[in-house]
Amino acid sequence: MLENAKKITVIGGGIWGQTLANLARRNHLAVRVWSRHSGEDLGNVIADTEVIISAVSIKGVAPTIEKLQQLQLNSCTIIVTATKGLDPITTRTPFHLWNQAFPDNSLVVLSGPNLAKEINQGLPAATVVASYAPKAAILLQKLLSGESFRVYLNSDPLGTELGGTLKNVMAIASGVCDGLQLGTNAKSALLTRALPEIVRVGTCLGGCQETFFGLSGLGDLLATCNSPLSRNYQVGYQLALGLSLPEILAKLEGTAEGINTTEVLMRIAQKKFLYVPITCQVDRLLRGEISPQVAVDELMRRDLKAEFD
Ligand SMILES: NC(=O)C1=CN([C@@H]2O[C@H](COP(=O)(O)OP(=O)(O)OC[C@H]3O[C@@H](n4cnc5c(N)ncnc54)[C@H](OP(=O)(O)O)[C@@H]3O)[C@@H](O)[C@H]2O)C=CC1
Ligand SMILES: O=C(CO)COP(=O)(O)O
Repeated sequence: MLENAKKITVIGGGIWGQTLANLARRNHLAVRVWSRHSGEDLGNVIADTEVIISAVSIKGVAPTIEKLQQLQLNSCTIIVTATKGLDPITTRTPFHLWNQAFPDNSLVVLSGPNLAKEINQGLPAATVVASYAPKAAILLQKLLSGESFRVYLNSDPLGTELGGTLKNVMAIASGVCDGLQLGTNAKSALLTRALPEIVRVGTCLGGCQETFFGLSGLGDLLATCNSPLSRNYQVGYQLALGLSLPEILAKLEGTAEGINTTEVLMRIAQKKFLYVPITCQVDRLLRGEISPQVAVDELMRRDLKAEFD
């Protein structure tokens, strides 16, 4: 049996946690999913676990880490983080939070163009596992790869994680673009200008430039900005149709991480003097300060500039 039937615990019973658990089960691995609502003792669940996959949303990362710290995790346990968000208190990424809490454990980031609903239908998809611990990444690659899920290795966990996180802001902008029916030229311009904005922020926060042109960067940007299955895209699309943010969130299935990410990213950009024009308009829109059309007008009216500078 694959890799001596490693025992895996997925923390987080949301759609992404369930999807990752299903991928591992397809490979005949012993998988348990732990959720706050499952009524099981987390200590018992992880007792003989060799791999923990955290698939909670960003607001669940700090509480999950706190719970695990009380359980004296074995330092041989590999921790995988699949969250796409920025911590609202520290502004740090989940990789940083996990690394700070468990410096002796191998840590792997999993991120890519991975709309859970498509993966659950068995449609082909690819993702990235990135780590400073190559053996842990290779193990994860073997554990999760299958006929319809292709897993690539990468040695830049921060860049891999930031690509998946920052594109959520752009997915909101992209939903606005489609909701306002601005056309294919506008959408192409938006996505193409979104990438250097992501690279500017992502490299400043420690990611390698090359990573943002890969699956977890450009790949996830294209997937999320073009699919009505994306919750972040849906937020932008429905704002463009005239719904208010509370009305949208009341009906949205699951988490749209881009809302919190936009707010945190604006704080980072102001502190580090980063030019983030698209994020800035998304932020003002989410705060209810401007309408979707004004956000577009303001982006178009900026000072003219060179394409690459
Ligand atoms: N859906 C997708 O297609 C993909 C999602 N992701 C990312 O994975 C993460 C989870 O997404 P998804 O499953 O879709 O989200 P859901 O909204 O479906 O699930 C949210 C998850 O976060 C957990 N959670 C929320 N608040 C807390 C808290 N305070 N303490 C502990 N746990 C908490 C929930 O735990 P519980 O189960 O205990 O309620 C649940 O598992 C997000 O960061 C998302 O960006 C990444 C790739 C694809
Ligand atoms: O990250 C995702 C696809 O890769 C999921 O996107 P949403 O969180 O916007 O649904």
